Amino acid sequence: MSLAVSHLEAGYGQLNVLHDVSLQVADGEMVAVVGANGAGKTTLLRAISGLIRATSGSVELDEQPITGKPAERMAGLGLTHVPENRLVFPTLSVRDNLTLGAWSKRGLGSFEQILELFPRLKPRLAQAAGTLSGGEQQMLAIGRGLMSNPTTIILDEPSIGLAPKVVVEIMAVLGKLRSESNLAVLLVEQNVRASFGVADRAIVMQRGAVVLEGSPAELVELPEVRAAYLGGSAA
Ligand SMILES: Nc1ncnc2c1ncn2[C@@H]1O[C@H](COP(=O)(O)OP(=O)(O)OP(=O)(O)O)[C@@H](O)[C@H]1O
Repeated sequence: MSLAVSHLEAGYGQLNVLHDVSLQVADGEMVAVVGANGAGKTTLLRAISGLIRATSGSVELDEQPITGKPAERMAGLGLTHVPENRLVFPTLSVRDNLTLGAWSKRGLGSFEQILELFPRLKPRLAQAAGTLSGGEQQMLAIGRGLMSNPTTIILDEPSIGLAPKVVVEIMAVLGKLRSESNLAVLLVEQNVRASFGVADRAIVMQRGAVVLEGSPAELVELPEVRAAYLGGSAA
């Protein structure tokens, strides 16, 4: 089991956001997490990657406890967190952004692999990252995270604000990483059609807790999932 979250509780100051959250992601598996605004999806990813402290419960990565370890150690342990806001260094070139992703001791210079996954970045290696399109910046943010050669990647809404065609492209790459590179992928994604189309399993969060879990095909049949995420229509 690449990622195992057990009975996790976390929040901000006196505010407890996550309530007894447990989930697992196996090697070569993609799990999608959906939920209304404020359900605690971002908080879950932050607690997994050590950006905020868990107040209770545990996180294991490749059978090793990582709870309470600082965020800056996670890449070295095999966990990559691609946060919501596409944090690229805007004035640095695409090449330098990618190189920076390989700083950890796990970084094995998988430059060629990244360019193969995201061929759009190839002709833009010398371009300043801040001048890339939104989709290209998201590809770069993911590519940079992959440079540390992770076993597990957690992503926060990579599709936000992107054209449908680019979303499809990014989802396809995540699916490929899961199947061909055996990565564990935990994908927080409001775009249910896109994420359910590629995920192996899905989790619905509500008010900081996991309320539903199943295959995407099972979940889209549930009236509450349809009503909340699919505009009441079939997927
Ligand atoms: N830095 C913070 N300080 C205090 N409260 C916060 C902070 N970040 C988030 N929260 C609160 O934690 C709760 C969960 O927020 P979170 O961002 O995890 O939800 P989310 O499911 O990711 O929502 P969205 O889909 O809107 O991004 C919300 O009530 C939010 O107001």
